Amino acid sequence: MKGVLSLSNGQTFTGTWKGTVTQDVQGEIVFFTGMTGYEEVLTDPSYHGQIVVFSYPLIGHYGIQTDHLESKKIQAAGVIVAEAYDGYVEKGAIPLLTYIAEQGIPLISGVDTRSLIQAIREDGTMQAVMSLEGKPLPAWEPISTFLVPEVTATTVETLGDGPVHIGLIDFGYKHSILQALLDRGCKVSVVPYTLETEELDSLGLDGLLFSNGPGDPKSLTSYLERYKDWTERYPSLGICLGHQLLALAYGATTTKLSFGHRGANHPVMNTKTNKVSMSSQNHSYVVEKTSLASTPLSVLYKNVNDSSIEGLYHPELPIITVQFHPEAAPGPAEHHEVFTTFLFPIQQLKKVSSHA
Ligand SMILES: NC(=O)CC[C@H](N)C(=O)O
Repeated sequence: MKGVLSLSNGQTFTGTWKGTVTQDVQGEIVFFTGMTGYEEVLTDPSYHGQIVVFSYPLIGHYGIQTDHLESKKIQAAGVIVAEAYDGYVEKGAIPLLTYIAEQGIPLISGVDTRSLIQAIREDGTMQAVMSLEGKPLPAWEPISTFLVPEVTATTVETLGDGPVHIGLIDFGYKHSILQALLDRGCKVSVVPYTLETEELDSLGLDGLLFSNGPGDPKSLTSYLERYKDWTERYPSLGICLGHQLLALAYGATTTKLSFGHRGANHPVMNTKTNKVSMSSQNHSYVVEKTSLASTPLSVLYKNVNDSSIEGLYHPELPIITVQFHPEAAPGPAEHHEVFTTFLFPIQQLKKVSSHA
């Protein structure tokens, strides 16, 4: 079966339709530039509802290992690749095409992903529809940017039994962020983002990690006052959407990049040490530099390619935030310092040694 990808700028791309579903899929189209990491990308809740294009030409060559997944299912709405590998994968791995078929997610392979990505770079992230060839194009529906309710936990769940108890505020957290805390000897309570302050305070937490998540940070404006109050009383780390939310809570503004940063080799500079390191990224929105003047926050990391803000700190309170992904899944593990910086004051206070 032939599949067609139609962009809202009028361009179309054809390929072979794979998967068991035949109905159209509509979503925002984004591209990921890492050479590996498709298992993590497809299951990362921050990609919820998006059509993901992989720039690396062959996808699926090591199958899907269930211990590489960032959530329980594929979160992307659809997948576009130049070539989907359909051969042998090692024992225990699920072939990519079996996995997408099982989950009811369509994939179009054989697409000229180089010109597709050029189109996205020129016209920016836009809406797209994946459909079977010959089907009339559905009407363009406005895409919701308030997606967190579709991926968050609804009850508090506690894991691990370490001496430091962290609340993972769940906007659609990646499993590897939870794992990074467990690996450092933390007990972790995954907390719905809607939790009332009294309930949060009753958990006996030592610190908070505001997670990654899908959609526009401004869709959560009604919670910002609550989150600011929490960060004034608990040492806090914000990752990606969590970073954007804490910046907004302290009075900064956010804006949307033309086509976002999604890949595993985005260089960022620590403004305190001038050290440049490679980071894993997946975001469309950024904190506006000029808006920081009216906040108490200072820049901790900046992007070496486009100078956008990659991290913030509060000079008086133990609050740090990063736009990139220190859990690095997928990506280079060069930012463990972020977890160390967050946990160190808490561990000192509790007189426990660092496991990092
Ligand atoms: N990975 C994330 O948390 C993404 C944050 C936000 N949805 C963005 O696209 O900018």
